[in-house]
Amino acid sequence: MTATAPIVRLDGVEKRFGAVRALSGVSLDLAAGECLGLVGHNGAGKSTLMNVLSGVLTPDAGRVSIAGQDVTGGYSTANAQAHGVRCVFQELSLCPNLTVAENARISHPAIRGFGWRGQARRLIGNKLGEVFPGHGISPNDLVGDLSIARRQMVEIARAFAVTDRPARVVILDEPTSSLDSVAAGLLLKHVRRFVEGGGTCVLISHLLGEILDTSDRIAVMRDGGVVALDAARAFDRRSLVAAMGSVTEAHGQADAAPKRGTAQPVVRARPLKQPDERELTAHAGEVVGLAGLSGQGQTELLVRIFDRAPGTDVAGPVALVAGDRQSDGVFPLWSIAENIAVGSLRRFKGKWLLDEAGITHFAEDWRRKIGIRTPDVGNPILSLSGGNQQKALFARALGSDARIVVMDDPMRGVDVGTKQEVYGMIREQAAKGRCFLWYTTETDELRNCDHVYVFREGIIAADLPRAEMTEEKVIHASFREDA
Ligand SMILES: Nc1ncnc2c1ncn2[C@@H]1O[C@H](COP(=O)(O)OP(=O)(O)OP(=O)(O)O)[C@@H](O)[C@H]1O
Repeated sequence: MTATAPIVRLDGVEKRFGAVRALSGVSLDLAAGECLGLVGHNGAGKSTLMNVLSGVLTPDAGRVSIAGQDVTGGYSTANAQAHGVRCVFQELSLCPNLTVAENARISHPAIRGFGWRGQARRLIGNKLGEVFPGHGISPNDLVGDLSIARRQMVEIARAFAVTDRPARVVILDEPTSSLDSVAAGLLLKHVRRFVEGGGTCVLISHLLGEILDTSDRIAVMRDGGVVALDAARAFDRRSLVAAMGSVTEAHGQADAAPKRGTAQPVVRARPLKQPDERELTAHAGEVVGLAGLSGQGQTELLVRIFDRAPGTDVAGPVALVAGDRQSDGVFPLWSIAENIAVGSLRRFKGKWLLDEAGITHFAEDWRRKIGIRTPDVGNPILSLSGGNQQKALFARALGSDARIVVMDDPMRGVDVGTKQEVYGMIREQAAKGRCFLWYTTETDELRNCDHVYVFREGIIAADLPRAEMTEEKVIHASFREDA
C-alpha cells in the first residue's frame, strides 16, 4: 500500500437484516493502485459490504469515505458512480430485452444525442476487445440471446468502460464464476493492468488460486467481520481456508477403475451437429463430466437431455441444477423451503392440500445437511446470499427422487468448504446408483468424474474415461488443432 490517503475508507460499518447481523462493524481501507482480494464462506458478508460501498445499501452504523471525503449521509448508487465506484454484481444486472450497446448506454448517460447508438457500440465493443480479445460478441446482439458467460463479459466490460466519469474503484463480485479458464485468465490480466495504471479493484472469489495470484492484499471475512487482512504473499491456500473457518479441504476424487460394464446406459445423447458416431452415454452409478471452453454446446445438450428431446434416450426421472440460477433456477417469490421442496412435491401431496409441516421438516433437514445459512427456512429465497441460494438448488435436486441429476456448472458461488461436502454427497449418491451429468468450467472438478466428454464448437471432441483423463488432454481437446 502507498502512504497516501486511502481512496476508500470503511469505518465500523454495520448492517442487519432482521435477525441476521450481516456486517458487525467492518473497517477496511482501499488504496489507489491495489487489488484487494475478498474471501469468506457463503453468507460471510462480502456482497453486503460491497453493496454498502457501491451505495446500494445504507449501513445501520459506521462511515464511508471516498478520497478523504466523508460521503456517509445520503450516499447512493448515483453518488458512488460520480465518485468512480463501479460494481459487477454476482446476479447479473443487464436488461435481457435490450442489445449489448443499449445496455452500455444505460450505465453511461454521457452517451446521448444524435448518433448515441454508434457511440455506445464503439464504447462497449472497444472495451470488450481490450479485456476479452476474440470474445465473439456483437454490440448489436440482444443480451437475452447471449450465454451467461458472454453476459458476464459484457457486464465486466461495461464496468471498466469510461465516458465522462472515471472508473476509480471497480468491484468484481465473483466475476469468473461463469467464465471458462481462458476468459477468466484474460480478465485477471486486465485487473492487473488496471491496478498498475492506478485503479483500485476489489476481487471477490471462491477460487482461492485466482485470489492469491491476482491480489496485492487479501481480506478474509467470517460471520460479518474481517478476521484477517494482510499482503497476499503472507497467505497460501491452507492459511486462507483456515482463516475462513469451519471449512475443510479434503480433496477426494473419483475412483480411477473403469466402471462401465455391459449394463445399458441410462442416458444416451448426441449433439445435433456431431459429425461422427460419438455420443454421450452415462450409466447408473456414474458421474459423467462435460468439459471444454464455456458455450461449446454443453448446456444445450444437458437441456435436451432434461427435456428428453428427440435424439436423446433417457431412462428415468431427471432433476436439473441450473447454472443460471437467476433466470432458470430460483423461484424468487417463494420461501427457501418451497424452493427446496418443489423438486419433491409428490411426496408432500395430501388429499386436498400440501403437507406444509412436511415441507418445512424436509427443507430443515437439507438446511442442516448442506449448511444453508439462514435463521428460518420460511424466509424468502432472496434473503440468502448467492452461494446459499445455489446450495438450496442443490438440495432441491439431491433431495428429489430423480435417478438422473443434470448439473449445469452448478458450483457457481459455492464456497470451498461446501464444495468439498457437495462433491462427497455426489460421490456417495452415485455409489448408491444415481447418475450425474456434470458440466463444469473448473478443470479441478473433473477429478470427481468417472468419464469426461470434452466439447468443442458444439460437438464431442474427446471421450475420456477417468483413467485416461489429464488436464493436458482436456485442454488439448478444447482447442482446434489449427487454432
Ligand atoms: N436482502 C437481504 N435480506 C435478508 N438477509 C440478507 C439480505 N442480503 C443478505 N442477507 C444476509 O446477510 C448475510 C450476508 O450475505 P452476503 O450476501 O453479504 O454474503 P456473501 O459473503 O456475499 O456470500 P456468498 O459467498 O454466498 O455470495 C447472509 O446471512 C444473508 O442471508
